[in-house]
Amino acid sequence: RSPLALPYDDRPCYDAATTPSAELLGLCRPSFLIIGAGKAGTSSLYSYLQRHPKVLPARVKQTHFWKYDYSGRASIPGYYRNFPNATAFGGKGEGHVTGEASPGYLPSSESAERTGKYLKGVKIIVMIRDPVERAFSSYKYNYVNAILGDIRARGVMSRRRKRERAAEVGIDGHMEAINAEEEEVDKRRLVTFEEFVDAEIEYIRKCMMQGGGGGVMEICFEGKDEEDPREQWRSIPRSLVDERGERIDRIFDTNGNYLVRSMLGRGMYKSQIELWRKHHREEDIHVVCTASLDVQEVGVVNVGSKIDEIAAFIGLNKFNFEPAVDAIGVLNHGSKPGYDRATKWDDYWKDAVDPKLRAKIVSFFKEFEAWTGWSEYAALCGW
Ligand SMILES: Nc1ncnc2c1ncn2[C@@H]1O[C@H](COP(=O)(O)OS(=O)(=O)O)[C@@H](OP(=O)(O)O)[C@H]1O
Repeated sequence: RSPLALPYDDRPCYDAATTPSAELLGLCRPSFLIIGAGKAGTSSLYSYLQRHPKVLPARVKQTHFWKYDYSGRASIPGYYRNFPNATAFGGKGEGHVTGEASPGYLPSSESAERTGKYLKGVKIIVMIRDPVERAFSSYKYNYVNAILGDIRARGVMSRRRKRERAAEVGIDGHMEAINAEEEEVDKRRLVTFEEFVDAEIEYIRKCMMQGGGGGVMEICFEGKDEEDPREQWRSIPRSLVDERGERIDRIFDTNGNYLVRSMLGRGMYKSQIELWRKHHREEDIHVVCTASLDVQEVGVVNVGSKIDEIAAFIGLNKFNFEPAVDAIGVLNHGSKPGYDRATKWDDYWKDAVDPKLRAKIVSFFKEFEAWTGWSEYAALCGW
């Protein structure tokens, strides 16, 4: 294990000799970016890396600056203020780095281009997870959980009913009881994973035939957040009729509609990674299989050495990550909202997707090999 050279010749902070402009003086650049994929364990990896003594934490895990907030050179100092400044770095001595993890970067060619220009030599970490598992995780997180959250916020139960329930079960159990009752919301209102999958397969097929520049995400989804997805979801019934003849309206809208629309698209990794290859050197891009960080699959020793390998790619010296992995567990598991919600390995479980549905998705991925890289990545990661 010999670490690669640190980015920016080990001078991430702008000093009098290196700063291109006065307003950047004393600000520091991230040395690594975890660019996605979303729902592939980016929060956990970010958190494990923080335990290395030479990694300085950013203000937030994800800024999404290069995708959403960049508006020319003048906006950049504000971005660097998310990271520790030269005083913080200087006090720590040489060889330190900071970084961030924004899963929205991976599908975005603008992010690839801008970071290639302003953060030349930054180390890019791409996590790829079995795209079926990734899509299902996204379904739970970006759709089911978001819907239940919306429903709770709107208050499916009346205040009076909540008070009655609280009186029945007592103060300790009352929040849990209320939550359980609200989750009893007629499940038929929710669009199933399979319905979304079928609709998306049809949509991507059509979309790819039209062609265009950029990766699959840009051709089919990016920048179309505002577009009415009804066309994509045409095959999904908007409402059902229940046994009493009453109409049940299905729920489609969530805060992150765009994420719900592209559950499979975001797992078509190859065309997205290609975007980054255009603007960054091959040796600055490191692809990590999510499964290689899964203690239950490969054991804590292997996970620890995998993270150390990633640390070496960033340019960091050797470190034993095993205690960190043990202690932190799995972040953001099972659609828990928040990037810092940890689940201990003992309580970690994975939902299995129905094998027939899985086979359908896999055969679609194989059909679009050039975009998905299915066989290459399946071999690499053991899917
Ligand atoms: N170490 C490790 N090994 C394997 N899998 C892991 C690990 N850490 C997190 N996870 C699973 O990754 C899912 C969360 O991914 P992210 O943190 O990238 O989500 S997010 O995009 O930032 O919202 C989430 O998946 P689901 O539980 O299937 O929803 C996590 O359980």
